[in-house]
Amino acid sequence: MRIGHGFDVHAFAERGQGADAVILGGVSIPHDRSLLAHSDGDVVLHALCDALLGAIAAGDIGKHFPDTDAANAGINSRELLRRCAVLVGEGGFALGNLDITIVAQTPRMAEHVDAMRKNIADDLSAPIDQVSVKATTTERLGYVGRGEGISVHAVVLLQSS
Ligand SMILES: Nc1ccn([C@@H]2O[C@H](COP(=O)(O)O)[C@@H](O)[C@H]2O)c(=O)n1
Ligand SMILES: C[C@@]1(CO)OP(=O)(O)OP(=O)(O)OC[C@H]1O
Repeated sequence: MRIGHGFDVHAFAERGQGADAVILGGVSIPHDRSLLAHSDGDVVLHALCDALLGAIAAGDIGKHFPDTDAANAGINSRELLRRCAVLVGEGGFALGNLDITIVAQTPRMAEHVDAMRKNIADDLSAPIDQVSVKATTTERLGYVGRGEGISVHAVVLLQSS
């Protein structure tokens, strides 16, 4: 059995710059600001990738998918997640369960978490009841509370396949 933890933060672009949505867990959520990133900015999937890579002691997302590589520019982070899933499988492991906490003052996530869970379960070829996604604000405290960005925590448990 292996445990992994991931944490990632992305800052919001200025209003009027970039797209009018954030992409989280592979779901496009309308918002007045998008997230700044080299990829599609899916901070949920980035934290999850880091947790999966951490669980197999394979480094982190920047090691596997550098932001200096033009091939990763604007990349759909679900593709990165699927590549991490391959590495987990090659390491002899399968998902036990995972739990993600999105820390965001806005936008509201509750209506979107089941769609995120389905995307993640599909990409990991796992049952959806092994995939948990939840959200919290910081009660307007700190950089998240000021609406400067979104942070995400992810933990995974892997079992031998
Ligand atoms: N971006 C967010 C943040 C929170 N939620 C939901 O609201 C509940 C209450 O949040 P608190 O920060 O006041 O604890 C939380 O449990 C989530 O269900 C959300 O949907 N989107
Ligand atoms: C995903 C990558 C690669 O496109 O870029 P970003 O979207 O900037 O995201 P980050 O969380 O900084 O992690 C790793 C990067 O290498």
